[in-house]
Amino acid sequence: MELNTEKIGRLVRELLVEIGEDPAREGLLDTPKRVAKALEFLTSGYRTDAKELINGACFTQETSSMVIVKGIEFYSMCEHHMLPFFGHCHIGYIPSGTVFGVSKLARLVDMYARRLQLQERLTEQISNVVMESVNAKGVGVIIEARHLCMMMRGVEKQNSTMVTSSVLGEFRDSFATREEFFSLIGRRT
Ligand SMILES: Nc1nc2c(ncn2[C@@H]2O[C@H](COP(=O)(O)OP(=O)(O)OP(=O)(O)O)[C@@H](O)[C@H]2O)c(=O)[nH]1
Ligand SMILES: [Zn+2]
Repeated sequence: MELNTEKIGRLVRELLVEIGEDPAREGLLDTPKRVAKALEFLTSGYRTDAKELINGACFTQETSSMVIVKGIEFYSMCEHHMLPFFGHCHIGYIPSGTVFGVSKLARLVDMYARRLQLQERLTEQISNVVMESVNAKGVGVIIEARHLCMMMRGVEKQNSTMVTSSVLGEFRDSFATREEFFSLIGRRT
């Protein structure tokens, strides 16, 4: 379903009036349209399908070595305040005959980040889609992020980072596998 950017623009104009602004002043004339366009991009994950996104870029490869892509930066918005949270996502998985085209892991992160999110849910959605898409033996996902709703308002803490992890399959069952993952992404358990 396409976004109705015209309607969103009208709502943004109303919002501007309610916060005491004059939507007719020069600097704000195109703002409703710009905000609608920005929101279309920032929520594009609702309109993206994981299968189409992966686009068949999974390759047969008999390996059972761990694959890690670390430091995938992302921007998302918290569902409580619609303010950004942003940081890095680290993904590790153990293939069972199929590997991802490496860029597709980053695309999956963006797909789920570009929605209204909880960091915990984002972490689990990524681990689940990686596990299911290539029938992996195990998956580990760690997200480290800073939430603007905790920084520019509310509790106003500037230096705290939220860390979430989701481990599935061998990453859950084997301490050694988890250790390998944590040490390869540069984290201590
Ligand atoms: N667990 C979790 N909490 C989040 C996330 N993003 C924002 N929050 C929190 O959601 C909570 C919403 O709490 P409320 O008390 O309903 O809202 P609030 O009055 O604006 O809370 P304050 O931020 O403490 O001012 C806050 O504690 C936020 O810090 C997230 O990704 N995960
Ligand atoms: Zn928030």
